[in-house]
Amino acid sequence: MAALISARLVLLGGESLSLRRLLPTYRTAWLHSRVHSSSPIAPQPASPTPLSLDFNSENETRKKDKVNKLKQLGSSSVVSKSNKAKAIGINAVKAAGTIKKQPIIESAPFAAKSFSELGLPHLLIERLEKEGFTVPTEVQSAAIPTILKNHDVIIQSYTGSGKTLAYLLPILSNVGPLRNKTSEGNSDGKKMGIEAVIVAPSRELGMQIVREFEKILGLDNKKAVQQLVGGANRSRQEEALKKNKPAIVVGTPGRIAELSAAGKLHTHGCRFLVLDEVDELLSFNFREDMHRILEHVGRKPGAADPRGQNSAIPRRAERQTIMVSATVPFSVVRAARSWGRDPYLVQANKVALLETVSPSNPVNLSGSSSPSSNSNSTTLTQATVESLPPALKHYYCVTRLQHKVDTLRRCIHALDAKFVIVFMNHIKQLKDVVFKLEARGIKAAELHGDLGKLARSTTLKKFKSGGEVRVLVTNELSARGLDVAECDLVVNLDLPTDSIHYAHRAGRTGRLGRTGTVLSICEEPEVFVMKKLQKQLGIPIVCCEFTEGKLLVIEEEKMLNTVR
Ligand SMILES: Nc1ncnc2c1ncn2[C@@H]1O[C@H](COP(=O)(O)OP(=O)(O)OP(=O)(O)O)[C@@H](O)[C@H]1O
Repeated sequence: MAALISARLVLLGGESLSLRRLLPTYRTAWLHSRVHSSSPIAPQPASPTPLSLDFNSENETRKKDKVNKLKQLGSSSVVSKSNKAKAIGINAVKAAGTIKKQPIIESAPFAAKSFSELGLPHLLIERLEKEGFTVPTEVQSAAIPTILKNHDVIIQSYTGSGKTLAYLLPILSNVGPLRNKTSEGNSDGKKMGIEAVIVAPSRELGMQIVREFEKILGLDNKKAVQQLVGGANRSRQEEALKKNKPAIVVGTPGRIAELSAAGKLHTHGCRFLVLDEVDELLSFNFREDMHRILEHVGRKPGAADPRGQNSAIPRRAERQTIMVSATVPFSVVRAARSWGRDPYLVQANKVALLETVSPSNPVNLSGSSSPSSNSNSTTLTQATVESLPPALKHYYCVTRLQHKVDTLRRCIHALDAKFVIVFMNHIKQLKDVVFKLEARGIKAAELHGDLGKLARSTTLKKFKSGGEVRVLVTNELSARGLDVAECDLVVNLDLPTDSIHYAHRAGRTGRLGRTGTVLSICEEPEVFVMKKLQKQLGIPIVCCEFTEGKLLVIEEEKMLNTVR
């Protein structure tokens, strides 16, 4: 226990960037060395103007429309989240007002009322309407026009804010059967070879992205996208590639790199490379596969390096690179600068040239010329800033190890939670918790990497459909990207190793403006970890206990307050 606590002390002791260097799964030295070698001589882009991006700056009008727009989204919980978003939007308006002082911040249509305002092709708009997508989210409003202008981007916005459609829609505008007919390519959309490669760190996330593409493409066109995830039958994937000639492939780094190395996947002519959960993909675990992907996708054989054949700098690809995550450590910013062509940082209500982002010079959201003069300024050195949905409620509860499952049971009943995701760190103990919950009459199931692919997808299906599985007990496998809209409670039965892991776990609830609760169940000596997380994430995490079927907040001076 002492060792565990001291390990956490070290892990939580610094800012996120240095923190991640300490973790074996986040060692990015290979990446840094590549980046350092190129950045000093990378061409300095000219400061863009709103006109250069062709963004219109009608933010003031749009701000008024925003309340209506949010009403269209339907639920009262969405409105409450979006009220917060509205406040942020007002800041953006102020920023736009002082844009001359600070040209790095772009004015963008942050509150588009419909997808058609964003320059998407007619066929795509029709499909979106059929699937019930009428109003873009803030990050979609900012990202779609930027990507359509051919800029490389990092898309950073909180979990569940719709980042997948933010890159999927501009890709489908240019690639495949729904694209703008003036875009490059043949009219059947299938003869151009692979035009977009989307990489995700897990099989589950890869499959989820494929389903999102299929949903928008519709039944008739769904063969335009092909999944290439690990764990699935490789020869079947190869056959499908040959037979269907998809325009888009979505997969895990290992399988994409494997097929590419075997000459079964030709991506040299590719126009888009998306790294979804980019900070995870650039971790030590994936370094070899990612190296191959970054070197090959969009690199036409024999294409000359514009900076000269003898340059020591790796050649830049012709592709457009899109990097996505709720958490963006500075290592990712450096990587994007190195690989990207004048890349932009796109957030829910701001678009800035990445050149202007540095760990020591924070991006100043207010538009003031002096970052230090503004309390709203933020910096990407804190990778978890603005990574969590504002509507989430965070609690922690102190108990003994042997009472953790009982506390979990009482929490589920107190909140009457219907879709619960419980995170643990060790698979063996995870099975034990499932057993204990079942023994207490709560339907539970385990989900982790040791299960076969069939068991994994069956469990996930049972959980998503509701009824059969109420509590999904899982590990880090499910922390990234898993989208179960109804998930109303996330529980950390073991504490996450750092604020980045906390953010991704917590983000499984409160998706797209819904309400959600996150409870961390810890032992007394771990309370300092909760305080540290609170500080790093910039959110209140309230101490609570469960008594007589209610969640009771414990005030500093041990006063008890009923909140439910
Ligand atoms: N404009 C929209 N209108 C309605 N629903 C949307 C819209 N955009 C996205 N969604 C839905 O919102 C949910 C969350 O989106 P998505 O998974 O892309 O979030 P995310 O920001 O990528 O989250 P994470 O960081 O956890 O991966 C999905 O079910 C998606 O279909």
